[in-house]
Amino acid sequence: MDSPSSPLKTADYIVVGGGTSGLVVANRLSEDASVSVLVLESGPDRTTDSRITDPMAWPSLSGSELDWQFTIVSQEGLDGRSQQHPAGHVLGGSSAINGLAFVPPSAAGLNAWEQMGNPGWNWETLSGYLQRSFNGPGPIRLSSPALAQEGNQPLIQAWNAAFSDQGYAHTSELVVENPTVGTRPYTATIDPECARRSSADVAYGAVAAQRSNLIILTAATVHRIVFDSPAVGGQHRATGVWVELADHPNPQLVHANQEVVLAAGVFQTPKLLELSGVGDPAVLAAHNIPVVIGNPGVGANLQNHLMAILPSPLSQIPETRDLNPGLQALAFVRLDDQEDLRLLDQFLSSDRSAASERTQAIGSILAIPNEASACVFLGKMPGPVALLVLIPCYPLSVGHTHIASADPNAKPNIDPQFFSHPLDLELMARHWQALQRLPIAPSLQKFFDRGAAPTEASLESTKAALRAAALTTHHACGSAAMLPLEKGGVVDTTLTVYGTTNLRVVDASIFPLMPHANPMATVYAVAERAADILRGL
Ligand SMILES: Cc1cc2nc3c(=O)[nH]c(=O)nc-3n(C[C@H](O)[C@H](O)[C@H](O)COP(=O)(O)OP(=O)(O)OC[C@H]3O[C@@H](n4cnc5c(N)ncnc54)[C@H](O)[C@@H]3O)c2cc1C
Repeated sequence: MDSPSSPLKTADYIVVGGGTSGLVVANRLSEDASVSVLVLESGPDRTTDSRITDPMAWPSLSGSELDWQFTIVSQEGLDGRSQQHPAGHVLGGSSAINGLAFVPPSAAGLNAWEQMGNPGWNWETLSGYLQRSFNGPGPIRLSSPALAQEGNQPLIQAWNAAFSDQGYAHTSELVVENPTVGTRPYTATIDPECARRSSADVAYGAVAAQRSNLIILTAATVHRIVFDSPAVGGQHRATGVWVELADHPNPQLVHANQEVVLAAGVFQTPKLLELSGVGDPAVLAAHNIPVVIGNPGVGANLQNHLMAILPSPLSQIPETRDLNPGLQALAFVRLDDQEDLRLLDQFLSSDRSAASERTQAIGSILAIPNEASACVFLGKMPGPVALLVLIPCYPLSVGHTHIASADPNAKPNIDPQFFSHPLDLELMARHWQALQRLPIAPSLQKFFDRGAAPTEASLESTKAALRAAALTTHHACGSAAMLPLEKGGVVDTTLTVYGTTNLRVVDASIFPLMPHANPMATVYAVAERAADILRGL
């Protein structure tokens, strides 16, 4: 999977980005032996690198040479803090460097995609595609590593009991339609047979690379998309891409006979569109890029989760002696006494009809009593410390990512505008207060060293603490959203970029609304469906 000495000139399908979604689509397209598929991946092939294959080594990959090392601009809502946002710069993309948590989306969360103006994009369709991606029908291998270790059982059972005492059921099912709230096992992209990471490169990429009709070029960085000129009937046709190859001094033009498929990730798919003249005319003008298709939706609609982490010292008791480091369990929760509903009324009722599709969709999801408003993870550190991690499910704040320069090698300006919607902080602060009480729940209290437990702060101090300490997750999505054009969409329901006949987007950029937790499972489901759409199935 390396750069050949003479560059390719043409392929039926050019897939830009050999990451999570790109390799799914390339694999499925190349099942048809009559078409040729070329994957252009900017990063190297490190499929056997132990930092990638060892599930516990993933934190060492952020900030490494296999990370694009993006930076989020200073966030007013986070006391002016800026933060790092990693993304995989390697074959397999972010699936090769991520935290491995595999959390299916919720039914209501996906049904909202349809309600927002995307007929046929709902739980019924996408849950089938999700099931197609793993454990048998699909090549991704999943396991529940914490459950496999006897020493973890006492804490996991106590965790489930603590939430059961609050009325939350436990399910051992992975793909659950209803209810979303409750506890479930922690599931990871770890092959149970070899205990190695199961990412898009080893699962989808390696199989596809055996086929003679597919070529994966690494160290191949696409600079921009080329369109037919003039447009026919107002529709542009993507005819190829300019790509920089490691062993060639000048960018090469590769011709696409059928389609150009963008899978460069949530920051670089909009970047490539903008560099190619597809985007907000004001953004393009600032960098002297001629407008091919004016669309202010490109790079807008950027969504991401925030998280807050509570380190909790563990008691030195027999039940904590054999705990293994790593994530142990998770729970989807709401606030006590219908507080979620009261806050929704307070913060959304006045402007509900005038609110964006996304705000209305989130309001409708959170109004369902069985839908979670936050996800809580339990993790164990190498020492006698557990981590309680809080991630509110559906942030209302929305930001943007745009090019900072016309230089294809420059990083984009990423601004998620965290806490710009006041409801986000209100909900998160109350969930954070509830999380701080978790270690003293009757079934859990013997596991935690209560001497070190923080005393509960007022709501206002809790908000201030979150502004000072909340962290970005790496769940960004939505920057080339599938929505009607007049509602800020960049692609239609066939994932075709508006104003083009054959330029598609298949990565996390197309999510109109972010999933309730970690997005990788949804990325696989969408990419599986994208491949069928491209194949006309
Ligand atoms: C550190 C980290 C931890 C995470 N943890 C989790 C987790 O535990 N669970 C979960 O569900 N999600 C997690 N995520 C998020 C999840 O991994 C991503 O949402 C998902 O993998 C994105 O898939 P994608 O196809 O959209 O993009 P990617 O997988 O990032 O693929 C984009 C690919 O395009 C390539 N590329 C970019 N620009 C170009 C160009 N110009 N030319 C050629 N190639 C290009 C990139 O190198 C990359 O390989 C995490 C992400 C990170 C970064």
